[in-house]
Amino acid sequence: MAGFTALPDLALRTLGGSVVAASDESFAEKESLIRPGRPGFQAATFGSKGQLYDGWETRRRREPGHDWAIVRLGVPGVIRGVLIDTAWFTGNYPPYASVEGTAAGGHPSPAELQAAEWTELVPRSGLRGDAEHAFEVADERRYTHVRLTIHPDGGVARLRVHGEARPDLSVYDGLGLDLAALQNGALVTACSDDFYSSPNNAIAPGLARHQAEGWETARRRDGGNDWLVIRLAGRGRVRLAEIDTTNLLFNAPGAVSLTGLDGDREIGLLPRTRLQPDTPHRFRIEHTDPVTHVRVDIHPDGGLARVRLHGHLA
Ligand SMILES: NC(=O)NC(NC(N)=O)C(=O)[O-]
Repeated sequence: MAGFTALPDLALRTLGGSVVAASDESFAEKESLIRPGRPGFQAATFGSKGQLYDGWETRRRREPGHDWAIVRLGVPGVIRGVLIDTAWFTGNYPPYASVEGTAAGGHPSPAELQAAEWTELVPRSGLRGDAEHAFEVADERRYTHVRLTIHPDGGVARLRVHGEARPDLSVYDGLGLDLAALQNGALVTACSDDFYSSPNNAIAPGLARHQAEGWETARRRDGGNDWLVIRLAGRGRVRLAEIDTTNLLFNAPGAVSLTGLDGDREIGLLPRTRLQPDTPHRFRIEHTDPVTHVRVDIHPDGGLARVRLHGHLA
C-alpha cells in the first residue's frame, strides 16, 4: 500500500467530512464514499431500486457527460494521496476517474462550490472493477474540498483523501483549545505498538464507541511499557489532560505519565499516575512551559480511548 495511507484520511466522516453534493445517486447514496471501514456486500440483495451497494452509485447515463461528487474535508489540508476503491462494483464500475481540489473560504453552498475554481489533483485515470487504486498527489497547496469525477458513470465504494491537516486555528486566538486534537492539526508521530488499532484513534473527535475506536496494543511480555508521541497542533502550554480508558475493561493500563518535549528539553507534565478501567480521567497540569510534543506513557500496556490536552498556543 502507498506510503501516504499512513497519514490521516482528511475526508473521513468521523473526522467531520461530508459529501455535500453529487450529480446523481440513483442507485446508492453518496454519503457512503467517506464512511469508515471496509465496504461490505451481500450478493443478490435487491431493494426496489436494484442491488444494494455500500458505496456511491449513479444510474446508467443515456446522454453524454460524467458524474461527480463534492466532498468537504473534515479538516482542510495538504493532500498527499487519494484512494479510489471500487470494491464490489464489477459490471458497473466507472472505467475512468479524476479528482480535483479547491480551497474555499467560509462556509460555501453547493452552488458556490460548483462555480468555484478547481485544480486537478489526479488526472483522468483508468480504474478496474472491485479494486483499490492509490494515486499520489504532488501539490503543496491547502485544500478544503475535493471533487471526484467518474467517466462516464458507475459505482465507487470509498474515496480516501490522505494528507496533512492545516486547520485555521486563528479562530482560537486568545482562547483555549485541545492541543492534541487531530482536527486541530495534531498527529501521533511515533508509537511503541499499534497491533490492534491505530494510535491516531486516541486523538480523533468525539467519544470512542467501543475498544476498536480507541488505541489498543498487544500484551507486552518484555517488562517495558507502551507509549505514543503526539505532535501538538502548535507549540503550546498544556493545562488539563484528559486520559480516557473508556471501553478498556480488562486491558486498561495501570498507570499513565506525560512528558512534554520542546527541542532537546524533556519536561515532566504528569508523574506516573494510577488509572481505572473504563473511566475518563482529568488531571490539571501545573507545569506551564510551552512544548511542541507530548509523550504519553502507559504502564505497562493496553491502550487508551482518547487523549485530550487542553491548553493555549504559545
Ligand atoms: N446488478 C447491478 O448491480 N445492476 C445495476 N446496479 C444496481 N445497483 O442494481 C447497474 O445497472 O449498475
